[in-house]
Amino acid sequence: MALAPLSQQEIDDKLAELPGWAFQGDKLTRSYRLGSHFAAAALVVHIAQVQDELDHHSDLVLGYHSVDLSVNTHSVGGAVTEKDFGLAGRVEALARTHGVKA
Ligand SMILES: C[C@H](O)[C@H](O)[C@H]1CNC2=NC(N)=NC(=O)C2=N1
Repeated sequence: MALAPLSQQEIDDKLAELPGWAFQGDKLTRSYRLGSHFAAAALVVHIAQVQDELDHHSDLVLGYHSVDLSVNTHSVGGAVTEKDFGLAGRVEALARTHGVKA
């Protein structure tokens, strides 16, 4: 099935299952706090690996002890799709393995 933009209701329903994630502007967003700058950088590298595997790539901003992520789907004009939520679920599971709490 072709990728389609999700409705606001669909986005809200999916966000209810993803604590910490938000819909801001036209993107799904999440901010992570880590125990050190190096730990944050390690999470960025691990996220990049998953994003290449999925062939879907968020913007990633590495800060001091922090990682800020935002994603939408370029191929449907920058709307949020199932692909963005698929990525969000994978990243969230990954963040747990880096010691991030829900
Ligand atoms: C050719 C390649 O599959 C596409 O350019 C992919 C790569 N990563 C992507 N990432 C995001 N966020 N949106 C896309 O539409 C997208 N498209």
